[in-house]
Amino acid sequence: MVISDIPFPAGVRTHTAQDATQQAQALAAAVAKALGQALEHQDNASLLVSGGRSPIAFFEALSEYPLAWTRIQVGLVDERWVAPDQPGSNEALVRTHLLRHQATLAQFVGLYTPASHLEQAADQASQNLLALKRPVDVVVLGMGEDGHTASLFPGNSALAQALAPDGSALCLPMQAPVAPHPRLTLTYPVLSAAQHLFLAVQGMAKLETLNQALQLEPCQMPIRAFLDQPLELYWCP
Ligand SMILES: O=C1O[C@H](COP(=O)(O)O)[C@@H](O)[C@H](O)[C@H]1O
Repeated sequence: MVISDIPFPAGVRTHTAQDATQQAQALAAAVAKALGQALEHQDNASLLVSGGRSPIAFFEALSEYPLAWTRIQVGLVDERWVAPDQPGSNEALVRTHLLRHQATLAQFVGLYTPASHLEQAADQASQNLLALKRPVDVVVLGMGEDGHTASLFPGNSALAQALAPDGSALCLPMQAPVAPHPRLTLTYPVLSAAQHLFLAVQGMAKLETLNQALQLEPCQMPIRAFLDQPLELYWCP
């Protein structure tokens, strides 16, 4: 399969890189441009990024751009409900690899709070998110091979609420099917309202996932919900 064989809807623009390093650089350039343009006509701009393993090179490339970082809010599309000093924390990933160099000056709006249960943590995260400029200027999604994006996992009982286009919740609790940690995820209405929506994926298996998602419903592969709107898709083998 090659990316040009996939019948993406017209709003999906594909950008193919040779490898992960080039992909990270191209994505960082595009995100920096979008943030810079937003700051030309706004006091502040907001950026939400994904966790996982793949975004590290992108974070490090973006952190070197000479943006007006004091006017940029950085947050997460999802989080494992673990303290930032624990393995698996997306907040720790962002603090280590993105909030450095000039980007140290950005305001971080995180999702983790030490609540007594996950639902309470999601409510508290929703409160924290009220500080975020919305609609969010730039959202960078990732995707798992099962078609999950953010922590919108297929088969989860809270998924329908999180994907509802008219839902009012900003952040909801979610359970990952296999991973040990409970999750917090931003909802479809918050993520899809972004002024600039990017999706970064790597590898043939994830290309197959995207192809498959086009034939399925969002509740089966949540990434499907984001493929009918303007989306910049960055892919590398
Ligand atoms: O669990 C997660 O996985 C996805 C994909 O991560 P990747 O390292 O395979 O790209 C990520 O987008 C999501 O934010 C994260 O929590």
